[in-house]
Formats: sequence, C-alpha cells, structure tokens
Amino acid sequence: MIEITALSVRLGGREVLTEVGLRVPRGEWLAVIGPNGAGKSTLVKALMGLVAHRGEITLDGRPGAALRPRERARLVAYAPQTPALPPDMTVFEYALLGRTPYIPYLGRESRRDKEITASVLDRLDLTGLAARRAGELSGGERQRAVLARALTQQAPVLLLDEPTTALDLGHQQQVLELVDRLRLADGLTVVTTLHDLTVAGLYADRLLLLAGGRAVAAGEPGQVLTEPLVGAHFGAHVTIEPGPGGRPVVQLVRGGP
Ligand SMILES: Nc1ncnc2c1ncn2[C@@H]1O[C@H](COP(=O)(O)OP(=O)(O)OP(=O)(O)O)[C@@H](O)[C@H]1O
Repeated sequence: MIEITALSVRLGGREVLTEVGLRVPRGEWLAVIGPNGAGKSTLVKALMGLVAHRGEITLDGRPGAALRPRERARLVAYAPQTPALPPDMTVFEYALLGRTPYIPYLGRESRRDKEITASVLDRLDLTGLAARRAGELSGGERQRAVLARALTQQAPVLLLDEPTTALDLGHQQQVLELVDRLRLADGLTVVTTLHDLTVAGLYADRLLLLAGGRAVAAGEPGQVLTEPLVGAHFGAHVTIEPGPGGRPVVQLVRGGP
C-alpha cells in the first residue's frame, strides 16, 4: 500500500533524510520513532507530497508525484503535528472540511457528509464541542479536532504526526483504540510518528527507527525496542522488558545516562 525507495530530502541546505526505504502493506500500522530532529515529520510530509524529495514514493500502487490533490486527499488523510486551525471556524465546520474531496465542485456538503462528521465527532468525544470555535479550544481538544478532520476524510491511508502528545491518558487510549479499530474493520494503513516508545510498541505492527535522517532499525517492536538500540540512538538509559502480550515496555532508569 505504501512503498518508499531511497527517499532523500534536503531542507535549508542540509540533508535531513538519506536513502530511507520502507514498505507498509495494506492494513498494517507502522510507527516511526526516533530522537528529536531525526526526520520523522519530514518523512510523513514527504508521503503527503509536502516537501521536495529524491527517490520513489508509491501509494496504493501509484506514484505519489503523479497524484492530483483531490486524488491524494481521497487516498491519504494527514493529521499534522502543529496544524493551523482557522480560529473562527467551529469544530463541526472544521471536521467537515475532511469531506471536501467528495463534494462536487461548486457543490455543497450532503446530509451524509454531515452524518459522517457527527459520527466521527462522537467517537472522539467532541460532540459537546461541535459548536465551539477552534480558537477557543485547549491543546488536547485542538488535537482531537484535527484527528476528526483526518478521519472524516475516510481515506484508506492515515498519516498521523504525533497524534497523542497533547492528550491526557484516557483520550490517548481513545484515539489509539479508535485508529486500531478502523484499521481492523476497514483495512486502513496507518503511519504514525510517536515519541512514547511503549505506546508505539503496543499498537504498531512494525517500527521504523530513524536517527540522523537514516533508517537505523526496522522490524517488529521487540526487534527495534532493545536496550542497546534505544540507548545508542536516544542517548537514554532504559530498561526494556516484555509486558502483557509480550510487547516491550520501556522504562527510564533514574540517575542515567
Ligand atoms: N523547513 C526547514 N528548513 C530547514 N531545516 C528543517 C526544516 N524543517 C525541518 N528541518 C530540520 O530537519 C530535521 C528533521 O526535522 P523533523 O521535523 O523531520 O524531525 P522530527 O524527527 O520530526 O523531530 P521531533 O521529534 O523534534 O518532532 C531537523 O534537524 C530540523 O531542524
């Protein structure tokens, strides 16, 4: 479903991604992890066609570069890390924007578009905020509104850049479980950047560890979340042990590194 070959990106005269390759089959969840500045957001932006790059990107068997904006929007939904929300738009109006690729030119949204939007808001615990203006939301509410817009798009590929950073524990779980359910029910292909390594290992099928713009490890959570790899690339002293279900649990060691 997503294939990247030898992806390199230069920004501000510096190479921030170098020869990265990856393949995410339909219905799989890939978490991109790595220290600050590793190139995680840039990788997601390249998938969205938002940064110039070298190398090949294929989405659903089609070269990313050849997709027109409307086609891309039906194929890929993206929730950026730091979105700009129009402050006067209500949460409902903003989430409804996700339906734009389905609304005919010069047409209006249909009752079905509004029903889909209402149902996504409900699943993200946002119904009570539907009439609230975006400029009046808390950080976590804004983040859920951005997710709502991505989900109303009902695209088969979901790209989420740090979707849970501003969320409290309950809303983190709600968002991750919702994404997981959609993936299992509708076969969505999911790529998320995530800083919480335990959460990444808990939900993703596979992890890609980026460091200094290069892919330094990839595989199942237990293969990537190892004490030597995390120690070397995050400069952190951690212990990693299998938790329930055998997924790795990463814990900081007090007093290190
Ligand atoms: N527009 C830009 N111009 C120049 N350099 C940029 C630009 N955008 C990002 N960079 C640099 O590219 C590198 C990768 O940035 P990116 O945002 O992809 O990292 P990240 O892994 O997502 O980091 P974080 O965990 O801090 O969000 C960083 O060194 C960053 O400073």
